[in-house]
Amino acid sequence: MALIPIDLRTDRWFLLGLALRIAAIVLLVPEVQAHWFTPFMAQTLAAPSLDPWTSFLLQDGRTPDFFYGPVMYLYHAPFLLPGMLADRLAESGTIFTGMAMGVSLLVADLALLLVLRRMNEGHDERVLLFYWLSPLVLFITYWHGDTDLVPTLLLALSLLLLQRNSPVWAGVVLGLGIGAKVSILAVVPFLVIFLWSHRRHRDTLPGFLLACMGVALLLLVPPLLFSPAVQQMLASNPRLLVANPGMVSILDVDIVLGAGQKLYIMPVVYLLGLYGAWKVGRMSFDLLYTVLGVAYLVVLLLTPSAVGWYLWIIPFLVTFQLRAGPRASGLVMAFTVVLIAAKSLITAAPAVPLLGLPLGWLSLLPEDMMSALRLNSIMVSVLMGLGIVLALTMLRRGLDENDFFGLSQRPLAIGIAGDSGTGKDTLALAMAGLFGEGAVTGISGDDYHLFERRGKLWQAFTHLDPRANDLEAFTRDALSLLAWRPIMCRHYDHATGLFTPPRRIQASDVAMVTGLHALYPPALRECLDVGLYLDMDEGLRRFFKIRRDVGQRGHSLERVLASIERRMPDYQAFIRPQREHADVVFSLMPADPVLLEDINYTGPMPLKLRVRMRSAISLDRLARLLIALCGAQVDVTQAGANTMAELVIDGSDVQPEDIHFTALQLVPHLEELLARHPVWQPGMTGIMQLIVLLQLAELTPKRR
Ligand SMILES: Nc1ncnc2c1ncn2[C@@H]1O[C@H](COP(=O)(O)OP(=O)(O)OP(=O)(O)O)[C@@H](O)[C@H]1O
Ligand SMILES: O=C(CO)[C@H](O)[C@H](O)COP(=O)(O)O
Repeated sequence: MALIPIDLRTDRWFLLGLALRIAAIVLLVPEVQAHWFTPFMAQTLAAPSLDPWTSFLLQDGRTPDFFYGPVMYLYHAPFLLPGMLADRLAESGTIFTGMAMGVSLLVADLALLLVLRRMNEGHDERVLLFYWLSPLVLFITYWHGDTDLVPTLLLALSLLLLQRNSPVWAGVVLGLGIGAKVSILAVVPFLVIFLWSHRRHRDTLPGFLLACMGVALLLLVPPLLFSPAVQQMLASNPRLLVANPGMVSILDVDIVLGAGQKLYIMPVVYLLGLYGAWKVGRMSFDLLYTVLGVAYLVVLLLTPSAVGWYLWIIPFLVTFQLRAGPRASGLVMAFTVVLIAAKSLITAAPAVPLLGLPLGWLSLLPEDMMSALRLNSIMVSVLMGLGIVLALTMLRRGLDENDFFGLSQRPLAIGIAGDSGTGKDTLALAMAGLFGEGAVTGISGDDYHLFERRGKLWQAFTHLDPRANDLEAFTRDALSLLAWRPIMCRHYDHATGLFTPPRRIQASDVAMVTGLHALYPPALRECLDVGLYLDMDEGLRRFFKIRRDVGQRGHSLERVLASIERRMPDYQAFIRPQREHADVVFSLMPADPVLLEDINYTGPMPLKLRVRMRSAISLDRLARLLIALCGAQVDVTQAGANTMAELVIDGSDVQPEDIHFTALQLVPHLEELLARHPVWQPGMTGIMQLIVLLQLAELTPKRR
């Protein structure tokens, strides 16, 4: 019980599922285990060897039919050994060994439940209903006796690790999964496509793939090269690599082409599935799960009678039901009922030794051969129909909800306008820290000034005058980046006051357009997903600007002060009016204005933030969470007929991890936006990061 979380130990649904499992383990002896699994394991464990397959062949004289990898053997062995010992002591045949096998599966079952809870956080109760009480899991594992829970667990754990930014461990675990059952290999090309098409994950691909294939080869090559029995097993029936107990193979479905040639359907369908995944391009984890679920479902529908394989789709069916609502659950339930009925017709019922019932005691097929065939065909047809509907529903939903921000069509565009020294670059850098450096391309209005510092025309214009900037090129370049086209752009070097030679800049997931005039050209602001205007308290702006321009850019105090005064009319004429075009206006204010009086003050500057928002759907929730989770003080003013909604936020000691946690509660589909290791800023900058993400989530889907 120590492994089971406290909330589960008292949950009635969990206890019900556990009771059903324990009863099944005690009462039932499934055919798959009694005939294939347990005898092989028990016989080879009794005389341990590095090559149990050959040891079985030598002892029994039969080619072994344990066509799983060594991981499956090593996983079950520690459970079976005490069972075998108990049987020997009690002289009870294989009763306890069989039960030990059940316990071994129960542990994998519990582990899979915990993994699914982690994969679907916030849905604990429904994960219990959809997984732990799933009749399909109970039927396949405890009635039919299949052991596919072990590779399914490793597959789900690998996906969870991938989701949690541990690609190398995800690879190792998937390698173990392949080492348990080779057919898990089928997901690898899908995962490669997923990681490659998602720029955010692309750099994890080599680590993941190397780890996965390294572990898989390490586990599978020795038996293939050095085990005579494995070689004999495969030589007599190479299809075993893709078969399961009962010798069902994915090559069983074919079309006869004539002249002795056959077209195997499954490889064709599989390649089409890979092509489809490639065409979808950037996938969210949600869509990845849908694609994997549908791919496996199609394999199952086109393969007769592989009962255990249906376990592979369970994790994906659980996520589907969690996301898609009651109708989806109804569809999954109908599919489950028909599947169990169809498989019960053609597979032997488990023995119930305590009641004296032998294997196959329950036969649902009519005695008459023709009627039996007809009934079976009807069930298979209904199952196929329901399966197709289920696959199509999963795909439609997955594709509809994929790529919430439309990133596969166009990069996200964030515009940041505001006067000099209001914090445009600071905010742009903070946002790049969230998206990840490689995911962001920034263009800065400063690079589009028409003249270098010593240019004579600066006597006629200030930098704030649109005529002193090439706003056409600024707009053109922004639009190019939004069409995924690279640009050639020079850079204005603030240290020298000179332009650098033009450099090639590649488009990326997020285009960050910052500058004095980022919301000035209509064509530019119309293509933005979110437009921000920074409107700092004037005393604070002067303080920051003087500190930066004198301290970092090497200007004299007199020059900076003179420039601030000279620019005022142009600020009023060209910069401030852009506020009207912004979705969000941020105004940083000093929390302690006295600090501004000392121009030489270099210590921390506690800040307050006023935020005005055009779209304020989550205004109250945002305020509540900032108070509750970040410990900030927040005043809210709802939007009026002609005024924007407003928040005033105070709290300089707001911590980055609290803001991150708040973002997880507030911003839908956050994982599609953030870097694998996003950097949140403390204090008001962190709150600005959060609000920009929230606005993106509210505005982007509407604007696309
Ligand atoms: N959110 C913030 N928190 C703390 N300090 C800030 C913040 N924003 C700006 N500052 C201060 O103001 C200074 C100016 O900021 P920044 O360089 O980002 O402004 P800018 O709008 O990009 O200016 P310019 O248009 O002149 O390049 C920074 O050096 C920093 O000291
Ligand atoms: O205001 C600016 C940006 O917002 C200008 O880019 C800046 O002032 C350039 O001039 P200089 O290098 O002479 O300071």
